[in-house]
Amino acid sequence: MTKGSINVSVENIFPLIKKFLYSDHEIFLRELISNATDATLKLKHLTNIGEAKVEYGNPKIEVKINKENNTLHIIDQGIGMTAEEVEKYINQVAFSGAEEFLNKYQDSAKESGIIGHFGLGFYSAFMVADKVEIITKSYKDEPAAKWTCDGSPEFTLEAHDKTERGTEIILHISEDSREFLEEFRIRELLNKYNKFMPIPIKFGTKTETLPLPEDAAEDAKPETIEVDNIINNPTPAWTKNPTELTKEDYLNFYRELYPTQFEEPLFWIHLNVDYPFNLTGILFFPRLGNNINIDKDKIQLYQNQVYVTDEVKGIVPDFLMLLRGVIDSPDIPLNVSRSYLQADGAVKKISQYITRKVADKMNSLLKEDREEFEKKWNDIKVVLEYGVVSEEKFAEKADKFMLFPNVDETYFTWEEFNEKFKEIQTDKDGNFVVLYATDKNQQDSYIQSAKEKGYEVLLLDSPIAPHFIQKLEYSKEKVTFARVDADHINNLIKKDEPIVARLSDEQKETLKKEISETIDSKTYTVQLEDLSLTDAPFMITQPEFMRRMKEMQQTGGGGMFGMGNFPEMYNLVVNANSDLANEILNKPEEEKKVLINQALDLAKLSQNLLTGKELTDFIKRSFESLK
Ligand SMILES: Nc1ncnc2c1ncn2[C@@H]1O[C@H](COP(=O)(O)OP(=O)(O)OP(=O)(O)O)[C@@H](O)[C@H]1O
Repeated sequence: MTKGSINVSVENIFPLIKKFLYSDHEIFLRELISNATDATLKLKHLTNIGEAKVEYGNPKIEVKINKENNTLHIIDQGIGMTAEEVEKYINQVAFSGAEEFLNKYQDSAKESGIIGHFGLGFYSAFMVADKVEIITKSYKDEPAAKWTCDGSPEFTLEAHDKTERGTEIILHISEDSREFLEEFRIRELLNKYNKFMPIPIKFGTKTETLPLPEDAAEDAKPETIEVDNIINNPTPAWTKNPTELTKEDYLNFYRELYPTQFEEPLFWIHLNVDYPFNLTGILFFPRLGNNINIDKDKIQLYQNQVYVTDEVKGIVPDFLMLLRGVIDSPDIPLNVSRSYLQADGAVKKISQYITRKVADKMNSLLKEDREEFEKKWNDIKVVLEYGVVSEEKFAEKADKFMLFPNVDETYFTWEEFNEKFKEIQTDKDGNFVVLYATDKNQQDSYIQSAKEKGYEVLLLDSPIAPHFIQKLEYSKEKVTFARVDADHINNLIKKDEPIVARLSDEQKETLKKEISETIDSKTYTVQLEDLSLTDAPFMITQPEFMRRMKEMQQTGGGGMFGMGNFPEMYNLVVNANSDLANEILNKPEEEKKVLINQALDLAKLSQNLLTGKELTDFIKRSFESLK
C-alpha cells in the first residue's frame, strides 16, 4: 500500500472546490459521468487505431445507489487506470489527463468527442462526499488499484482484485448531501445533464413485457423480463446527418427535448459546421403567439452531448433567444465570465454563423414554399423584426425575405411593394410614404379613406413594429412611414392639387377659436383643413413622430428620452369645407357648443377614445335628440 499526500497545491484547492468552485453541488454527477464517458471513448479510440488489443464490445456506464452504506457508485467499462496512472492523473490535481491524451493523439483524437479539459472535474466529488474510493483496472495487462481519500490531502493507494476492465467510483455521501442517495433526485440529475450523452447510462432496471407468440392461448399471460433501465438517448438528432432525418425525427426530438411542449415547432434549422469552429445543433422556431415566456424551455448548450446550461446569452444573438433547441460546441469557453465570453473570437463567430444560418433558412423558405411562409409569418415576425433592429448583418440580408402584409392579408416583399405603390404613394417632395395600420378595426375609417385614394395600407402590428419602422426609415432613402390615423390622408401624402376653400380666412379664424374654447385644448389641438365635401367634418389624428417615440420608449429603449411618460396628444382635424363647419359658424352660442361637443364625441368614437362617463353621456344625449 502506498500512502501519500496529494500534490501540495491541493491543500489550498480543496476547500475552494468544496465551497466556491461550483456553486451548484449537483454538477458532481455530470463531472463523474463525463469522466466515465471519456474513459469509454478513449478505449473506443485506442481499439479503433489498433493500440488497445481488447474487445470494445457494448460498454455502458452504471449509476447505483446503496442506501445501506450511504454510497453512490459510478461504474464504467472504459480505459481504466494503472496504479501509476492514478498517481499521475488523480493525485496531481489540475493536471488534466484529458488534455494530455488529446495532445498525444492530437490528430486522430479530435473527432473522438473527449470532454475533460480542466483537471478538476473528479475532485468535485468531494462537494458531496466525505470519502471517495476509486477501484480501477486498466485495459493494459496490469493489476487493479484502489485509491481512497477522505477529503484531506492524504490518500492511500493499494492493489485490488477487480478483474473486469474499467473504473468504479464510490462516493460516501456526506451527512448534508443525503439527497443524492434518493432515487428521484439522481434520476432528475441524469435527465438534466446526461439525457443525450454518447454512452448508454444504466440506472436500475425496468420490467418489459414480451409480446405473446402468435399461437398463444387466449388467456395466456405475456411474459415479463427485467432489462437495464437506460436513461439516455446516445444518438440524439443533432448528432446525425440532416439527410438521414425526416420531419417526424425532428418533431420527435423536439418532444424529447421539451416533454411539456404540446405545440409543434413551425420549422427548424440544423446547424453543422467544423471550421473555423466546431458546432452542431438544431434550432426550432416555436409558435410564439402572444404567449412569450422567455424563461421556459430555452435553447440548451451542450459540449460533446453533455448538458452545460440553458443560459446562452452572448452565444446566441439576442433576437434568437426566443428560439428553442440545442447547440453543441466544444469551442465555447465555459469557466469564464460573461463579458469575457462575449469578447471571445470563437464565440463571436458562432453567433454570426447562427445569424447567417437563420437568414439563409428564411430565404429558402420564402423561395421554396411562399404560401407556407406567409402562413407562419404572424408567428415569426417578432423574431425577425427584432433581428433587423438589433443585428446589422441580419438586417442586410433581411430585405430579401421580410414580408409586409396589407390589411387584407396580401403579402409583399419590400421589392414587390415598391414596384406596385412607390409611384402613387410618392408625395410632392419625392418621399415614398408607406401607410400602415396597427389595428384594422380601430383604424378602419382612416384605412378606408386611404384606400379610396388607391393607396395601400400595411398591417404592422407587432410590439416592436415602431422600432422596426424606425430602422427601415433610417436605412432606406426617401422612405417615410405614417400610420393611417397620423393625419388626414391629404396631409399624409401631400400632392400638388388645387385646394378649394369655402370659408374665408377670417371665418376660419373665428371657427378655430370657437372650437378651441369649447373643447379640452390641452389634449386636442384644432387644425382646420380645406378637405372635400365627402370627408368627415371632425376627425382625430395622432401625429406619427410623437406617437412612435412614445411607443418605442414603452417597448424597451429607443425613442426619445422621457417621451414614454408624455400625456397623449391628438389633433382635431376640422374640415372647413364641410356643412357642419358652416353650421357651427352660423348657429347661436348655445347651439354651437352642442354641435361641437357632439361632433367631437363622434370623432372620438371612431378612434375608440370615447369611454366611461363620456360615452354614457353621449348615448343619453343622442337618444334625447331622437325624441
Ligand atoms: N472513470 C475514469 N476512468 C479512467 N480515467 C479517469 C476516470 N476518471 C478520471 N480519470 C483520469 O483522471 C484525470 C483527471 O480527471 P478530472 O475529472 O479531474 O479531469 P479531466 O476529466 O481531465 O478534466 P475536467 O476537469 O474537465 O473533467 C482524467 O483526465 C483521466 O485521465
